[in-house]
Amino acid sequence: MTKTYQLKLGPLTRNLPLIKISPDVTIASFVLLGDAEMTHYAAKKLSKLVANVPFDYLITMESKGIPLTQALSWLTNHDRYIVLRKSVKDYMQHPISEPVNAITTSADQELVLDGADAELIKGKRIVIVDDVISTGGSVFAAKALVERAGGTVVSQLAILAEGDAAERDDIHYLGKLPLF
Ligand SMILES: Nc1ncnc2[nH]cnc12
Repeated sequence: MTKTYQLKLGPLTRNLPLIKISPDVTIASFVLLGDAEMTHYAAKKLSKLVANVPFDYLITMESKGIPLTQALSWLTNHDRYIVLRKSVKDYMQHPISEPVNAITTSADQELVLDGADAELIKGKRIVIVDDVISTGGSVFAAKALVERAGGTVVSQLAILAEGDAAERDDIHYLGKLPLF
């Protein structure tokens, strides 16, 4: 049987499978996609963390952050949010991209901001949202894209901070996740 790590977040408990992702790193795999209860709970909690932070747009990265950001955007009365993609799409106009190092992806990755979204971001206050912040590679790339587009990052939010990310004082999160 797969070993698990028990995550408790407020009233919710999840048994996360332990997955070896490299010879010396095993993660407790937290897959938010499909978990409507956790998504809704976390969005409510995160909305309280930004209650006193004026911002214009939430931004997230494909794909696990999307339902969370949809819920959080709606709860905070923001009709539109921005999704960074993992590849350039044919419909994008003047996309800009940044390389990413993510703990769960061995191949080189990038994050892409559509030029149309870059226009929206210009001069605006942006909150970055992710499900798990681990090495911080995705958030770092997202911040770089926001700044290249002329926006300002006013807060960085996640449900979980994994490993050393829990020591960071520039992110807000609801719970910690160990590495094994
Ligand atoms: N423990 C984890 N579960 C799911 N996605 C992750 N991304 C980084 N760490 C993760």
